[in-house]
Amino acid sequence: MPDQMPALLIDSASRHYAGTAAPAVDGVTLDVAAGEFLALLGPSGCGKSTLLRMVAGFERLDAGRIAVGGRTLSGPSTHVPPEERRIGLVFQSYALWPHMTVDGNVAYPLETARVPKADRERRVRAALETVGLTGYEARRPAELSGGQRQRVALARCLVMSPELVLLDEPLANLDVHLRAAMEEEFADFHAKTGATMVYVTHDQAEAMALATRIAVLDRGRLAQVAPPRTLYREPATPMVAGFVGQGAVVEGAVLTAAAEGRCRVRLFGAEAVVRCRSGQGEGPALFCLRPEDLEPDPQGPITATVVRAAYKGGFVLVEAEPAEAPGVRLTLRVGGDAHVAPGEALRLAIRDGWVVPEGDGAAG
Ligand SMILES: Nc1ncnc2c1ncn2[C@@H]1O[C@H](COP(=O)(O)OP(=O)(O)OP(=O)(O)O)[C@@H](O)[C@H]1O
Repeated sequence: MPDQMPALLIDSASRHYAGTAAPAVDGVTLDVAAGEFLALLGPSGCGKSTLLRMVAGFERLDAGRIAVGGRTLSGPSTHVPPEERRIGLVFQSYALWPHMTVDGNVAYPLETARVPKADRERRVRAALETVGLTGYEARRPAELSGGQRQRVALARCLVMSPELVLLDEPLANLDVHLRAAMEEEFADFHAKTGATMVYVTHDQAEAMALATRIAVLDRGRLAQVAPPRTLYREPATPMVAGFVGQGAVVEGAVLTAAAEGRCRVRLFGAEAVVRCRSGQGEGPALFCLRPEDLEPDPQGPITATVVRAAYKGGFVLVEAEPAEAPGVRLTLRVGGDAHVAPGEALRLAIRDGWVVPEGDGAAG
């Protein structure tokens, strides 16, 4: 991160709900640069919403500190109320006023802030233009589609020129096609406004498509924060390897230690060369094998049995069980013209892979 002040700083933040066995958020440290689009990703219950609510000010911290633009908003002796945080919020339920027009909904926060009428009208116009809703000013929420309602919610957030925009699963209530269209709109919205955004989702494809960096939470702790490509290619923990992207996390052994980011390994009785961190030692290890790391090869050293084969248009996605490791499921793609059926034998070669580092450090 450059030495410029982060737009959002979360420092060792924790929150343990009374009567629960473990903290919902456990010592999370994270900074978000100005203009960055950070996705908070993780399975249900990992603490994403709690962390977002802590940043918004709806939830107090048990320990740690949160600062926006260098100003501490939550800390041991500080708690700035949500309405004084200059943070924009967009939730999956749009929370629009049903009796008000689009215009009225977008103008509402400006009225509450006593912004003069002329300024108000100008800002509402600009916000509606940004989200592509010019011409819809007089409609009520009931007369809009789900995607249009979500855009009104975006405009209402944008109109206040927030320093930071928090989005909590904003596409969760929309159907698949609308989600894809709205994904583009969010990317567009981000590019046009340059706002710093933190976007909560449990959908890794959405996080990959939108974010400049993704922070993965695992049971309240930060497992890894990294750009999408790094997260996919170099997962820092077995949980991240399994949660992000397709593929398998399998046991094997490192035979020769790292040289230039690669090491020789043994997997399913065969030797291969895979990527690893510098300093990777020899011995038993876990490996992340993505579909593109495996190749069907008649001369390949690994024998496997096809367990499932699904035609995906252009390729067949195959799940295969290595003879050396019953119960393990490898995923690979074979050409769309190939005939593959469950029960068939397959020979494989390992072209690449990643040694999943030991420990649960939150390295990037
Ligand atoms: N008000 C509360 N009181 C007690 N426990 C809570 C409360 N809110 C959340 N929790 C618990 O804290 C943990 C984290 O919840 P949180 O809603 O932050 O997760 P999440 O990652 O956003 O999940 P989801 O994707 O399902 O929304 C869960 O175990 C949840 O049951």
